[in-house]
Amino acid sequence: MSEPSAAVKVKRVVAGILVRGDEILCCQRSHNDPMSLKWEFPGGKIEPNETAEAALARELVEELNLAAEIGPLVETIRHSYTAGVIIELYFFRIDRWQGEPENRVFADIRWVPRIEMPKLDFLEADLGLVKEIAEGKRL
Ligand SMILES: Nc1nc2c([nH]c(=O)n2[C@H]2C[C@H](O)[C@@H](COP(=O)(O)OP(=O)(O)OP(=O)(O)O)O2)c(=O)[nH]1
Repeated sequence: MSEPSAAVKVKRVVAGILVRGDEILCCQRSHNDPMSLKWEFPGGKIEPNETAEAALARELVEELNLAAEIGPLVETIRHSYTAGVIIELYFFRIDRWQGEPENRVFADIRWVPRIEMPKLDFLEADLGLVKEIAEGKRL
């Protein structure tokens, strides 16, 4: 007997929206990553027994060498890129950190004015949120 629901895997992912005045930090996935060269917000998978906030704080150190204060949850989005795998994304706003973001893992990182964000080739799951940020409906 097949049990379809058991075949679906849920991957929980955190992402940080760093806000600097009118600009947002946008990061381009590296050449080696799946969905390479797409743009995203920094972050990654939540490890077992880790809170979303702790996962994001860890990822921001690993990816950007940034000690950041994790702000409020802005949005939760469920999306599937691959049959049988659902990504559950938690986006947090970040206004406070120490130092400057340092690119440790990305092809590129850029501070982008909100209105310019839709020009970047963002990951599919992020498109609605990016559009709303650009239109001034979010953040
Ligand atoms: N960090 C981040 N990930 C995002 C965003 N939007 C979005 O769909 N994702 C997806 C892309 C990936 O499928 C997943 C993040 O996982 P990841 O980058 O740590 O790992 P991965 O999938 O590249 O690698 P892996 O599972 O093969 O180990 O979430 C976003 O804005 N930021």
